[in-house]
Amino acid sequence: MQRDLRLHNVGRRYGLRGPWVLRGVHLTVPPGTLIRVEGANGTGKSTLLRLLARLDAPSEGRITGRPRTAYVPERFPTALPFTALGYLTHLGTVHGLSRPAATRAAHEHLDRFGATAHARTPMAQLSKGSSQKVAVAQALLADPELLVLDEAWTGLDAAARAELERAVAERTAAGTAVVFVDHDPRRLAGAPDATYTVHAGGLDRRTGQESAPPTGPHTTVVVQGPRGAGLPAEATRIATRTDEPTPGIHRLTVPASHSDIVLRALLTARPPWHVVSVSQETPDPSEAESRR
Ligand SMILES: Nc1ncnc2c1ncn2[C@@H]1O[C@H](COP(=O)(O)OP(=O)(O)OP(=O)(O)O)[C@@H](O)[C@H]1O
Repeated sequence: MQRDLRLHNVGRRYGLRGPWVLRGVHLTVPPGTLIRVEGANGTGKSTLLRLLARLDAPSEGRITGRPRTAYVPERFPTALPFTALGYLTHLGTVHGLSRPAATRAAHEHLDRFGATAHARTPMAQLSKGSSQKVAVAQALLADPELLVLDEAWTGLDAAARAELERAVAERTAAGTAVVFVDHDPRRLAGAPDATYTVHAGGLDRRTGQESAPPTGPHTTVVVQGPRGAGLPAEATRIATRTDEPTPGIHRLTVPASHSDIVLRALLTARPPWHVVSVSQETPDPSEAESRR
């Protein structure tokens, strides 16, 4: 199966004579890549994401590739005749798990996002944030090859927001492609492989900014791996500096705000890396001086 999802000269408009929302869009989404989509309100970001998730068909052009896809919409339908646990368990069985395994997975995901207390609440009675947690849980439970997140962080509390960032890092490290829209420019800052702006019906690839390292404190991570092994791509992309003081021992300097993502990438690599130490970098006195 072709896992790369590709848009070939895709256009989308609503209705036969509606204005074109997107036109002439070419995009490839390879496995393991993290892609940010941005743009002003109403430019067509959600339209693009629904095409990628294959929930909508293009009005012209072609989409090829059929990765197993999960989607978190901007507004999750809550009028479903299930409790949160019942819904996730049901989905787990749809994805091929036995009932006990699906129940276990549902509990794990609710717990991960701090929603255990709402496990037996009917979906229709969940708060906006809690139903968003179920929306995120249902997508992760599907073990997708492509994860499409349309403002999935909106309404989540701080702990769940951080957990979703970690889940994205884990997933991309494991080979899942993730495409996301979020109005907060700090969301996964520095992590995307590519950022596209939807503008005037087309996609502009933003260049140069993905590599701009986030400012602020840094963390030094020392890891040991198999001789000659390369560090996971996710880790090297985020690190502002890497060296190998002794063969097999690598030292990475990473923005403290991204150290979780880097550690996940290292620990979920196959084979996993052994983390020798993690320390806050002592600020360079001359830099502190120059900031005065
Ligand atoms: N189902 C629909 N029927 C008709 N028009 C639609 C439909 N969905 C979207 N549109 C129109 O397509 C255009 C793009 O909408 P879309 O929701 O994709 O934008 P967006 O960039 O995601 O916006 P926002 O940032 O506000 O979420 C808008 O003009 C919108 O009115």
